[in-house]
Amino acid sequence: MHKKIAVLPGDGIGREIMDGAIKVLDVVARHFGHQFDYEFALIGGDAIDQEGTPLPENTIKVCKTSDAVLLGAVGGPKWDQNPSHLRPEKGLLGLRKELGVFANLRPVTCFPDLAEASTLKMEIIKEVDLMIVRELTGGLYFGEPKGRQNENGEESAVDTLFYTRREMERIIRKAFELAEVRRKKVTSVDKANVLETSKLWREVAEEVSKDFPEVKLEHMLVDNAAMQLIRNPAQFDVIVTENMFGDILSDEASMLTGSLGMLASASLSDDGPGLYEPVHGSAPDIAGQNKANPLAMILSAALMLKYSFSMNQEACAVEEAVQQVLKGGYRTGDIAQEGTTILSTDEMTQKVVEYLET
Ligand SMILES: NC(=O)C1=CN([C@@H]2O[C@H](COP(=O)(O)OP(=O)(O)OC[C@H]3O[C@@H](n4cnc5c(N)ncnc54)[C@H](O)[C@@H]3O)[C@@H](O)[C@H]2O)C=CC1
Ligand SMILES: CC(C)CC(=O)C(=O)O
Ligand SMILES: [Mg+2]
Repeated sequence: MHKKIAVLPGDGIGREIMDGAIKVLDVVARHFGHQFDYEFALIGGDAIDQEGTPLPENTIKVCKTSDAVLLGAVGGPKWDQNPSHLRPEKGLLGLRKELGVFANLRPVTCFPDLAEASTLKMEIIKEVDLMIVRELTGGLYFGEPKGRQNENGEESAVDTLFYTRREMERIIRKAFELAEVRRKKVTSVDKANVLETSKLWREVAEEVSKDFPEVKLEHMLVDNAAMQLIRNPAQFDVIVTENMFGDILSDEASMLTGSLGMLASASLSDDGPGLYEPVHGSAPDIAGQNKANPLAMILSAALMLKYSFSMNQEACAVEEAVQQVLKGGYRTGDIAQEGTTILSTDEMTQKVVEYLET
């Protein structure tokens, strides 16, 4: 197959880990007889510096004319004091909206060889296999009004949590479709004891569930969900939730796998190209040091193979190579354990490539 992939490395460790994903995809292409053409484009702080905007028109065009989009990460202290329209994160939110990728899938699976690096006991995490389905193009990050005011010397700020029934329905339906071919359980996470949006969310979840009689639906308040993820993560199959709750819960859930540097994601629309990015950010504290864990980015590329190109065998080969590297005792600093070999970002990529080639 011949595929065009838009590549947006972004800022900080985004550039370092993207290099790893491309090297791995090149091996996949060679081995399985595909051709992947990459078109690079600017986003985030890099785009602000070069083009004066976090999401240049050309980047949108490159993404929309590609079969899939790979993104590293955006942001960093250099741009933290910028006005909100010139923040790198604005570019990422804008791209998600432009592509209509409302469904953000964040699989959380236990890597047995990393169990010790997890914050929890092996008995608790070995059964972990859950999927966080996060609404990605609505909610608090997008709602209007949004902004700062100063009326008669009284400063204030506002963000708006707004969802239409249609936006809720399509993401909840996606969660049920996924659960149907998994362990048939959806946990809808909200704050229905306080928020109007959550009350409507619950109603919609109940309605959608009628179309999936084999899937069990449970509702859970988000504060309890944050606790249950640590207490007993194996109880979850598919978690569906709104944008900000999903953002926070997925960073928490990453520690079940051992590190934020292990968690991949796929963002899907109804038709256009999917967007694939690690769950983590640009990690300014380790950027430029060749220390970042490239596995979340590499596993995001595997999700691209699976969801956008239907290359299941190829995706499995990448996931298997990652498993083998971990089994071989190779680690980046974030997942280091006693007796393991600590590798740089580039060396870790090279190990995955070696296992893929054997
Ligand atoms: N999707 C994106 O582009 C995202 C961007 N951000 C942006 O990134 C910048 C930094 O945000 P933070 O809150 O520090 O979150 P972060 O996710 O960048 O880093 C949090 C912690 O995890 C570590 N970490 C993250 N990825 C890692 C990896 N692959 N290997 C090893 N360690 C890793 C970092 O070193 C840091 O200690 C901010 O500007 C933020 O807005 C944050 C989250 C997502
Ligand atoms: C710009 C942020 C919303 C990015 C983020 O933290 C995420 O998508 O996980
Ligand atoms: Mg996040």
